[in-house]
Amino acid sequence: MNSLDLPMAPRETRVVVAMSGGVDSSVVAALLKDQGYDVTGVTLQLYDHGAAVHRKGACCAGQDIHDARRVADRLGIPHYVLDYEDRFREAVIDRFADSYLAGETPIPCVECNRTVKFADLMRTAVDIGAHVLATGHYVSSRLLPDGRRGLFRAADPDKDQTYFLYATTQPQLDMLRFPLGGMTKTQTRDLARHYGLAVADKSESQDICFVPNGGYADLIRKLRPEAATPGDIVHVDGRVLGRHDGIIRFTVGQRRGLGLSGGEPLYVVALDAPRAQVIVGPREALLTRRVKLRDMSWIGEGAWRDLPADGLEVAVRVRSTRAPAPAVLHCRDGVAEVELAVGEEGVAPGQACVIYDGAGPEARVLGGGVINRAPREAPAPRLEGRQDGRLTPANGRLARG
Ligand SMILES: Nc1ncnc2c1ncn2[C@@H]1O[C@H](COP(=O)(O)OP(=O)(O)OP(=O)(O)O)[C@@H](O)[C@H]1O
Repeated sequence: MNSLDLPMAPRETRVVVAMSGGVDSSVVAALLKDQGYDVTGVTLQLYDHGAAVHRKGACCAGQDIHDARRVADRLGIPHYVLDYEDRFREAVIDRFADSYLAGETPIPCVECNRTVKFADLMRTAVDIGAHVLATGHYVSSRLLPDGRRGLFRAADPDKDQTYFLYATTQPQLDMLRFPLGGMTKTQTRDLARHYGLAVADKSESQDICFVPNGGYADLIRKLRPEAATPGDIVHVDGRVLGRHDGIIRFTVGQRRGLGLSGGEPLYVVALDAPRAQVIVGPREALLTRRVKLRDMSWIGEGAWRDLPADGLEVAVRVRSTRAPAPAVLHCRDGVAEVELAVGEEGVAPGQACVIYDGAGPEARVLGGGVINRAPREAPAPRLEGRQDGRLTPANGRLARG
């Protein structure tokens, strides 16, 4: 077996490296080339790079393509740039806008990994005869006793990106490799210097790549003018407390900027898109114990629909910034539902609930789904007909991965 768990010599193993122009994927290309693999770099142009050049933190844009090309030149490997702008707009940006408009908090990086990177790019890799598609994600994949590959948290818990990769399918996992899963970022940068890569000190991308400086509300208003529909700010007890100029400006857990004066401290606890209402309430109203999931992915043993009647003990993350927490996963009437051992605040529809086999540092990903509905524990809403309990993240920041 070679270091990529394949039964042939490295030079006979064709590897496509997904090169973003950042330090991580550049090091992957350098490492694999150094180990003797037949490496080809592919960079996807994902959106209008003219608009994004010079924007700090933007990936997949003009400067990054240039950086990827320079790294490939330095390593002496073939490098292709593929125009995936239309595909990215339709599969990632449009879905992001629609989901936001529906009062959800989507994670475009999950969609991008699932569709563009691991479906489309993988097809391209197969077309050019690759055995492996390697990326710079900080996750680990290892062979399981039954011969399948499993997806595990990265050795560096601060860098771990499993939250964004839970929707990877088993066939994709079988072809993917993540050579940085066992490394820290410092080690990666050291390797970049060792290989003389110009990107060794390139800064980390922080924002979602197509959302300049976190200004997602402006982007969504541009894409969907109806996003500026004004509406009421309503207390969970039914009182109308004020007006707002569009629900996309609000996130669950938000306390500031509500424009409400005096009285008890109030938080945004839900967004009711059909009624254009921002629902506010006391902090206790943010608490959630049960989470229903849709669009389930499963790479654990068996099928999630065949879970035992009393459920499966797992650990879950309902936000990228939280550590896995104990929970029980049930399948009830064909719907996956997670019961958290300890209630969490600000569970947001549209975010992912990622399911692990334990809460340990190198836990294995079993699957996950999109958070569909988060009934709030207390106090019971007295708002007529509002049952959906839509929640968005407390910190108002969008996760990227
Ligand atoms: N535009 C792209 N073209 C090809 N591959 C990409 C592109 N964007 C991201 N990737 C792949 O997905 C991985 C994770 O992407 P992410 O956006 O999280 O980048 P990152 O963690 O900043 O890594 P890097 O330092 O390589 O940019 C990258 O390491 C790379 O392998």
